[in-house]
Amino acid sequence: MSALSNSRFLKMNGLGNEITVLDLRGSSHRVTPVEARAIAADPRSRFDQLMVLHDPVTPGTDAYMRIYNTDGSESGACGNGTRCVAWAMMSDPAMSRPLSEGLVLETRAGLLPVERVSDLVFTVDMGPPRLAWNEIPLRDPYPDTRSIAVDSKLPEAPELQGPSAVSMGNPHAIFWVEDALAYDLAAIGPVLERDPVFPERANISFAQVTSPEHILLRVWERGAGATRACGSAACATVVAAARKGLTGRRAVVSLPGGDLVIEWRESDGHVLMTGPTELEHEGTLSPALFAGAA
Ligand SMILES: N[C@@H](CCC[C@H](N)C(=O)O)C(=O)O
Repeated sequence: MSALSNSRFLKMNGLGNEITVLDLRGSSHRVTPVEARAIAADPRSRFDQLMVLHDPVTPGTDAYMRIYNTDGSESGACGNGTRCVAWAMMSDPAMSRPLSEGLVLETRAGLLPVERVSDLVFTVDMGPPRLAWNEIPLRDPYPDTRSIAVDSKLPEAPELQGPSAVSMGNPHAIFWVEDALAYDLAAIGPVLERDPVFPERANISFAQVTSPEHILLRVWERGAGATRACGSAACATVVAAARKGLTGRRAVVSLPGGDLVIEWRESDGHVLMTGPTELEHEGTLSPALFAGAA
């Protein structure tokens, strides 16, 4: 029987980005890709990202998080999921501890301080963007990642060239477009996600700058497909837009699921993301899910 059988989970969302939260603090079990895919396959626990809490690693932090995509791959960052975890750790009766209005989470990409703005709204300090080609990472040594070249040839959308590349702890490519709604993400996304220029694949954004303070964004997520929102993509897009002089350092990013406020803070270069969370339901993982999963 899997160590995860009968584990309690929370099904949440951040702007419609489907998030399942699993609390494994106190356990040494590490979720396998097969187990992650099994949890994603059940409609009750379905997710774009599975956020798994482990005991803290760095002194002064509140929990270590592992982040899984629908396909079982792991990521270093998930902005919407981080807000959901913060809500769970502050407000869920079974998971919370006496907490002030802030906490610090850790992923393999670094520390994420979170502050509560109101009952359901949180600000996450997503840390500084990584802009060097080998930090993103890219295949080729670009001196300037504001515009890179992809290998993919897209006869249906030849204008999709010269994206910006940014890492927010996970790799993002941002294509600057006139109409973000015009693209068939399911057709184009998988090709660009696996373009050979991205050795670890990439999250693919289609960004329409509507004013110096506003961007319309649609995202094809690495390992998860088209989602209703992607927090780290919104952060990466505002950083890239500001670097190109398309927006200022603060902008509202409108995604299919709603709006995020993003600020690339001048004082320390960290990116702050503010947005809502929602609890949908809780449940327990059925042992039947893991029959045959290792
Ligand atoms: N939805 C997330 C980002 C999820 C991670 C991504 N698919 C990856 O593999 O890097 C967000 O809100 O940031």
